[in-house]
Amino acid sequence: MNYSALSRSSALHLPNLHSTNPTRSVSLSIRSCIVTQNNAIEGQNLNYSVTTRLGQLTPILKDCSIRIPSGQLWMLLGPNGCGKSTLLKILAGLLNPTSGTLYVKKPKSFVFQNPDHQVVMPTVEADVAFGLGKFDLTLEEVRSRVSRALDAVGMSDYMQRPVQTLSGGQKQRVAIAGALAEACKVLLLDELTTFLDENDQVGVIKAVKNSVDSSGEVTALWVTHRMEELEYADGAVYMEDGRVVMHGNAASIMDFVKARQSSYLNQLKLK
Ligand SMILES: Nc1ncnc2c1ncn2[C@@H]1O[C@H](COP(=O)(O)OP(=O)(O)OP(=O)(O)O)[C@@H](O)[C@H]1O
Repeated sequence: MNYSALSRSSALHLPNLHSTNPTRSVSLSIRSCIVTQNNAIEGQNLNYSVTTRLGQLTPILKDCSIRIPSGQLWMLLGPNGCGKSTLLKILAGLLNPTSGTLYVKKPKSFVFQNPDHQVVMPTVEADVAFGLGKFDLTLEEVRSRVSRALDAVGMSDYMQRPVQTLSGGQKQRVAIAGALAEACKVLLLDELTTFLDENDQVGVIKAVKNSVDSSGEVTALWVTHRMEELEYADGAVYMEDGRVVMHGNAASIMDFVKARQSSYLNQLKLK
């Protein structure tokens, strides 16, 4: 099952102007942005701040701009605490930016890090079909959507398996299949491989890549710490200290991060 359950029309998304986040004290200044049609995600100058218990306004995201072309798999990388998850939650509509402009194609789905939070129904088939209840579909249509979605993530042979017998990565793939069955256009994936062993990691990333490539309509943004996952990406965004530092093809981001790491190591040697 996918938990995103975000709204489903494919229109311009404007964040809710009436924030429910009690930590925010800054008035919102959100305007619609001019959307380039071939981008599934387009955010400009996104800022997000929180107010600490001592009443101090703390910026978490600083003027982040991001553009993800439709039908591609992009990765969002950066050191711990740089703001990746916060940016992803803003794109998902789970948090409202303090200011900036944002468009994300819909339907969009957010898949969480912990595989045990992803699946709730007794069998794989029931779990993938779970979200389809809100559509007016015949049984045949439900079966066909479930079967295509499980095929895309390489889980067709597991249709009748009890979910508690699946590995963490298999549960993640079932969650992604749930999103695909609902005709999700944007997958927002938050460090899915953190709790997985190497085999499971590769299974999940390949499933996402295949879902993106085989449909031509699905776009995925994958938050990760793992540089080796960049080889599957069409492009990547690198963040540091709440800012988007670099935005481009996977190879150039890889070179940039390696250069950053070696300069950091050299600094340590000099100390
Ligand atoms: N509600 C909040 N109140 C205070 N600080 C917050 C809040 N939300 C996020 N932060 C801080 O903002 C920074 C960015 O957090 P975020 O989880 O987005 O980073 P991240 O890059 O995803 O980190 P990681 O890779 O470790 O998961 C961190 O320093 C975090 O402690």
